[in-house]
Amino acid sequence: MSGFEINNISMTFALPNGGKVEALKNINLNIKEGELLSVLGPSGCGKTTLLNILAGFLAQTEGAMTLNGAPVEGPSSERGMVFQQGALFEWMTVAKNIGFGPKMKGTPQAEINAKVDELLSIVGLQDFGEKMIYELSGGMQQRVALARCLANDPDVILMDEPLGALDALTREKMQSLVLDIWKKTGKTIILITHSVEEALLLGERLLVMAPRPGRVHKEYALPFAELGVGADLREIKQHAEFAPTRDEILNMIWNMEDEIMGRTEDA
Ligand SMILES: Nc1ncnc2c1ncn2[C@@H]1O[C@H](COP(=O)(O)OP(=O)(O)OP(=O)(O)O)[C@@H](O)[C@H]1O
Repeated sequence: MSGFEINNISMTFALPNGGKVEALKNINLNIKEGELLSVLGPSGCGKTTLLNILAGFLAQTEGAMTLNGAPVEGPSSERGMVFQQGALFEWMTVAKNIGFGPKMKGTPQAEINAKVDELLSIVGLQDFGEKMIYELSGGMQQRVALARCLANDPDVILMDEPLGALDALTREKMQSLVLDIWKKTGKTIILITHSVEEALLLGERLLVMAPRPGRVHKEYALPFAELGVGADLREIKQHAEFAPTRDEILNMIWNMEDEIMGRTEDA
């Protein structure tokens, strides 16, 4: 089948003191092609570990996983990653950053130029191709990171808290951009965030994970991402289901944090 098939994946880290951490235990997930999936959960529940396994940066200790029917055995350009901080090449122009992947693959320069122009326009940076990275704001740098990822034409875009370092207004604009890119490109997008509102807006499906061991605690199918494409996201937050779902998830995570910290109701 197309998309990710994740069968019984576990990841146990051995600690120097002889102990073990079950970062993930028995994860079973199918992520279909073109799906927009957000992942939330308290610190330490295994979100980044899961993303790193999907990216092929880490090998699970148990279980198996395929993407479009083929086993995932290491990193590949079919899976692109966008980090919280763009991890861009500071010494190159915006255009060179975006064109880096295709250049490494030996794509002819004229083709690279056309691709870069198209991507600059998709991420709203038409006039910035010749700027250096350090001349850009944080929000613009994340746009470049997205464009650079798209330049490799991955099947799947993995995002680890990509908007976490941005101010509220820029973050809102970037959320709209992620929805636009999802609709325009039909890519599978998997996004980790610490923001419940962001997970609601940027997930057709939302997974809430729980720690000790890291696992999927609850799954939601949500209408907001589809409604949010081309719309004002502040209006989407007024949807009758938005606030109750947000509060339910906040309580869920709050209770997990309490459990982790060993707090009780009357503490
Ligand atoms: N290389 C490692 N060696 C040992 N333990 C690790 C390693 N990487 C992660 N862990 C542990 O695995 C668990 C899950 O970590 P992970 O970073 O995946 O969680 P997370 O949900 O992404 O957390 P956060 O929201 O704080 O980024 C944690 O207890 C963490 O300490």
